[in-house]
Amino acid sequence: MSEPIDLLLRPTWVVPVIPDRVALKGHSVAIRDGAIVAVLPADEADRRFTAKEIADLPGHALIPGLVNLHAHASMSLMRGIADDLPLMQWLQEAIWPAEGKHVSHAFVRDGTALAADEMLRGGITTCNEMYFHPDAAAEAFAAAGMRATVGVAVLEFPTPYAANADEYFRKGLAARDKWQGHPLIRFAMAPHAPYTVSDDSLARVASLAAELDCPIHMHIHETAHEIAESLSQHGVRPLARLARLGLLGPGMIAVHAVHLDAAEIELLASQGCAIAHCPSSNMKLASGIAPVAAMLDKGLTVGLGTDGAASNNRLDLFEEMRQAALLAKVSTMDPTVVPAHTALRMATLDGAKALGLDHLIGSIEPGKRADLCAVALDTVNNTPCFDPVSHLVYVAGRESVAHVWVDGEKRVEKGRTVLRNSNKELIGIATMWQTRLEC
Ligand SMILES: CSC[C@H]1O[C@@H](n2cnc3c(O)ncnc32)[C@H](O)[C@@H]1O
Ligand SMILES: [Zn+2]
Repeated sequence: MSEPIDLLLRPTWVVPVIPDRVALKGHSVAIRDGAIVAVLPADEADRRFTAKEIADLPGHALIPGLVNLHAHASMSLMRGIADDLPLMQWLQEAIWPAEGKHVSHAFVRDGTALAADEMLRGGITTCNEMYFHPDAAAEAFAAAGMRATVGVAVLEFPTPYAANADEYFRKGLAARDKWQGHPLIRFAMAPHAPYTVSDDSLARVASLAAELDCPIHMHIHETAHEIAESLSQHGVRPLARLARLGLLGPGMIAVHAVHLDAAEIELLASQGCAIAHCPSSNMKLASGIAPVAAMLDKGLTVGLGTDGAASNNRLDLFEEMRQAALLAKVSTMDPTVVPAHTALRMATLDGAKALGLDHLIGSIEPGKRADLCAVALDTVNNTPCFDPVSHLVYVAGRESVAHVWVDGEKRVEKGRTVLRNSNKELIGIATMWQTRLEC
């Protein structure tokens, strides 16, 4: 008797990520109720299962959906407003004034919808998000059918969203309560950075994260200026201050972590922290180069993030995989560091681990949710293909993403998102916001 399933995917290669360094040729993936039931040779699958739907994917590599470990999705509405500046000038002279004028629930909902569309089309199925109006971001991610961990943003300074830290906590936690139990949406604590959050608020973040059992998502050691300022204001480097306040631990996702000495890498590793490496943002803002090879050497979990579209300016994890691999090599003068399979693992399983979601996503294994991405490698540029993982990282861009599923539901078909009404509608919304920002 054959077993009923919802969907059988028959790609040329399955790149499961677990086991590591494997590309299974001529295998199928069976999916029922949004979960992966089996990964097995295609002929066995044909005998064992009766599928409601079969997708033949010749020339495609099936990979886990990509995990964007650091984003500010709705900043897509500010893409290109301030290029070619260092971080603090970019924030203080361009971004914070624009946010102070324009950011609202509608801005975040529309901007996140725009970003979710770009991310899904690029194979990203999960986003670790940090921005104002987390309720609006959750609304847009859920409507797009995308998985997200949305941050309870905490800053000390007033914005149109919140007047003070208390109000950031109150509004963020209310959003978390509202979305509890949603299959795709989770919450994290998201204190912005050591230089914008007080000791009292940071201690409150640590205790809430422990109580709610959620990650802490924070920009840490992004620039040399941040370290110098902390030394002059607090007498210690930011990480030492965070350690003293109880923020370091397995739930900590340290974004950027560009300026670390050897002892700090050891400290982060010994505390089980994870890193969100954002190579394009670090290069564009000239923040520096994160010591990724040394981090991996010490066993740190390092995922990949795009950061926002106002500093990257793309939400493209294929680009970040390639940049992460190249930057690690040139900064160490060692071409063996961050090989292609490591870059792919960083963009999938390691991001999932950092979010505490690796029991659900990050690899193609029975029991995990079916967050999957089919990449067409049957193009001229990708032929011949001796190793699909090499092409995924070094050749194929996000334009090669053909189909994407989240929780077993098709979200992208032949390169187009299926839930969005039309590109025209999204372009209309983005153009309306451009007119407002130009005023
Ligand atoms: C708490 S809402 C997020 C806040 O962060 C700002 N932001 C965007 N990118 C960066 C970055 O690379 N470093 C520091 N801060 C960043 C964003 O504009 C919001 O104000
Ligand atoms: Zn950021």
